Parts: sequence; C-alpha cells; structure tokens
Amino acid sequence: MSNLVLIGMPGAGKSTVGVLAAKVLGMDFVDTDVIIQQAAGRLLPEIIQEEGIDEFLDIEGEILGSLDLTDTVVSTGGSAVMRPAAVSSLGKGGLVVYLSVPTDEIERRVTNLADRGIAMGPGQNLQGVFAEREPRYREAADVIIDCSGRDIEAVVHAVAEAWHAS
Ligand SMILES: Nc1ncnc2c1ncn2[C@@H]1O[C@H](COP(=O)(O)OP(=O)(O)O)[C@@H](O)[C@H]1O
Ligand SMILES: O=C(O)C1=C[C@@H](OP(=O)(O)O)[C@@H](O)[C@H](O)C1
Ligand SMILES: [Mg+2]
Repeated sequence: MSNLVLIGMPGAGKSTVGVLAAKVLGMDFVDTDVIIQQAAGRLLPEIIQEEGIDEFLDIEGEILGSLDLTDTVVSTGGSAVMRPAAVSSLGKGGLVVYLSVPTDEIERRVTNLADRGIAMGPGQNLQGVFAEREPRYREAADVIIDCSGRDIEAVVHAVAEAWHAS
C-alpha cells in the first residue's frame, strides 16, 4: 500500500482536492464516502439516521479497514478518524495528510449540516465536533496542511508537494 490519504473536518476540501491531486500526481482516486454508500445501498445521511452514530462509525471503520488500495489518493469522510486503525491501515507505507481548516471557515462552507449527514450527536454543534476530532486528526497525520486563506488550487499544490517530499 502506498496511498495518499486525506483527512479533516467535513468541508475541509478532502473530496474536491483529492480528485484534483490524483490527476496532478497521476494516481488513482477513491472517495470512501462513495464506497460506503455503494456497500450499504443507502446514502450516508440515511445510514446515520437509521443505524445511529456509533454503528455508522463501526461500518465506516470496517469498510475503510478492508480496502486494499495501492497508489491511490483516498479522500476519507470527516468521521474516519473516530476509528483510527482504519486510517492508519489505509495510510500504511504512504502518507496521511490533514487538511486543517479553522472552524469559522468550516462553518461558512458547510451550511447544509443535516443533508450532509455529519456523525454528530443531537446536542452537538460543529465547534464541539471540531474540539473532539482535532487532536485525532493531528495524531493520525504525517503531514498537516494549514488551508486557511488558500484556494483549492493552492491546497492541491501543497498536497502534491507533500507527496513528492515524502
Ligand atoms: N481551499 C478551499 N477554499 C475555498 N473553498 C473550498 C476549498 N476547498 C474546498 N472548498 C469548498 O468547500 C466545500 C466542501 O468541499 P468538500 O471537498 O466537499 O469537503 P470535504 O470532502 O472535506 O467534506 C465545497 O463547496 C468546496 O468547493
Ligand atoms: O464528518 C462526518 O461526520 C461525516 C462526513 C462526511 O464526509 P465529508 O467529510 O466528505 O463531508 C461523511 O463521511 C459522513 O456523512 C460523516
Ligand atoms: Mg468529502
């Protein structure tokens, strides 16, 4: 396995940046959200609503942990780090990159919280999710890219540079 794995909050740009980075680097591309939906035969918000958060996280962790990918840019879902063994298995021999975006910027980008299906409790807000996950993103990452004030093109460039440097 030698994958470039993108992690970070919902709205950090993992899906958008991932496919563009794959193109620039001549690598394959996978968005794990799409794989989970195909495997479950349901949309992510439906899985979260019908199974509950913990079960969703288990399903996500199990599917990510079972993927056998090589030379692939992997855009994960924001909740992937809640089952960190799955992230380290995907990134083994490759590079895990945390796209770090401040919460105020995330809040501007992610306006459709309910439709997006974020794995957060009923009493939780985006700030709470960030506080819970931020240390996990840092712990899982080989490289952290500060995306504040950087447009998509600049982040793709930074991701490609990190890969070449690894
Ligand atoms: N560096 C960036 N600057 C501004 N907007 C961005 C940037 N990266 C992504 N976006 C926008 O933020 C939104 C969420 O991006 P997306 O790739 O779906 O995030 P994720 O997969 O991390 O949840 C999209 O509308 C995307 O165009
Ligand atoms: O952060 C989350 O709880 C989630 C983020 C989503 O992916 P994105 O990070 O691509 O939005 C998706 O995996 C799922 O709906 C849960
Ligand atoms: Mg995404």
